[in-house]
Amino acid sequence: MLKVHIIKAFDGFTVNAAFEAPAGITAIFGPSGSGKTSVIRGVAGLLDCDTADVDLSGEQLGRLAPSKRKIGYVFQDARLFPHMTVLKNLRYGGTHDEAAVIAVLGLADLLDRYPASLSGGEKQRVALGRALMSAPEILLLDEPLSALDGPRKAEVLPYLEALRDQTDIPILYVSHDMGEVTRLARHIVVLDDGQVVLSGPLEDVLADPAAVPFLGVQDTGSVLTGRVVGHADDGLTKIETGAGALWVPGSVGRAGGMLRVRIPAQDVILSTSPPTGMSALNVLSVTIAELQRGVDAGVVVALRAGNDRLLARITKRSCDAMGLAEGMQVFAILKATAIAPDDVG
Ligand SMILES: Nc1ncnc2c1ncn2[C@@H]1O[C@H](COP(=O)(O)OP(=O)(O)OP(=O)(O)O)[C@@H](O)[C@H]1O
Repeated sequence: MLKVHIIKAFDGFTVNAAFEAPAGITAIFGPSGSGKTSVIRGVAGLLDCDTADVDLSGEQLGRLAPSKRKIGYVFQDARLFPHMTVLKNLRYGGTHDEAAVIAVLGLADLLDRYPASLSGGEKQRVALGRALMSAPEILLLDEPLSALDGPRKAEVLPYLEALRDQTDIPILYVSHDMGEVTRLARHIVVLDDGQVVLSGPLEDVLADPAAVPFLGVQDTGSVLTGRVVGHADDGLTKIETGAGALWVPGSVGRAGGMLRVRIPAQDVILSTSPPTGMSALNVLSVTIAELQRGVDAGVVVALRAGNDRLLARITKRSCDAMGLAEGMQVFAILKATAIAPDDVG
């Protein structure tokens, strides 16, 4: 377990952030200027902090010089040495687990190449490999995909998933892309104005209506986990979740495997009776757990189906017209096409 408390007073802005991160990926999420980079620079020892408690399983790293902390750091841009081949770049950090790192990041065919001949996605994979070969005890990834376009991002994401599944160290992953966070992270720390406003397991934080003001309407949505039942010929994948069967676009996952699906709250429609004659493929029977009226025209409705939780965002007008109340049984309707490919993984 990694326990962090960073305090840094800049002129006019103070970061005061305390959180815990278990093994696996913890997303550090928040709007621009909320202090995400300052926090991870503090963890790395690259920011001269007022307080920098960095406790890794009882060992206090905050007092060590940056070079002694055994931390791997990957930035938005790969920062490779242009005059060195990929292999030399990788070995610059060390040679820890070289064969396994090359395999997990798919670097075998790139070893003799120079950075100038690599795509943006390939450069980031090399940067990740270099960080891993230094045998880090903590990995810090500062928006490693943000400089890549959509297709390059999609190319690197599976490597990050493989890396996540094959390492057992805490990985702090700075991002402001909720699709990316859902695909990769199991925990999330949400920063706002230099402070931690939410933290915990991703499913819990995202399903909490109290998170809406911090995540924003666009990023409000819950995560369902389900088993892949199969892939239909018409390009859809069926997933069995605790809340019921869900069709998502594309041929994703393998039959029998587990997938997580982010369901944006604003794409969920509620109905008090079972819908008929309708194009939407996904209809889940749910119970209203909580209604939270916002300051604007919206109401966030927290829904439960067994152990699964969903959020819907509807207008106050609809909420009143339908007479929605806590404890009511309703139907949550979702178009399969409302689920973006990045939201499934
Ligand atoms: N060296 C510095 N001197 C003064 N202020 C700074 C310094 N570094 C960061 N800040 C301020 O601290 C705040 C947080 O910056 P930080 O880069 O940590 O945010 P962020 O959440 O990572 O933002 P982004 O998503 O845009 O990268 C900003 O207001 C920034 O201007």
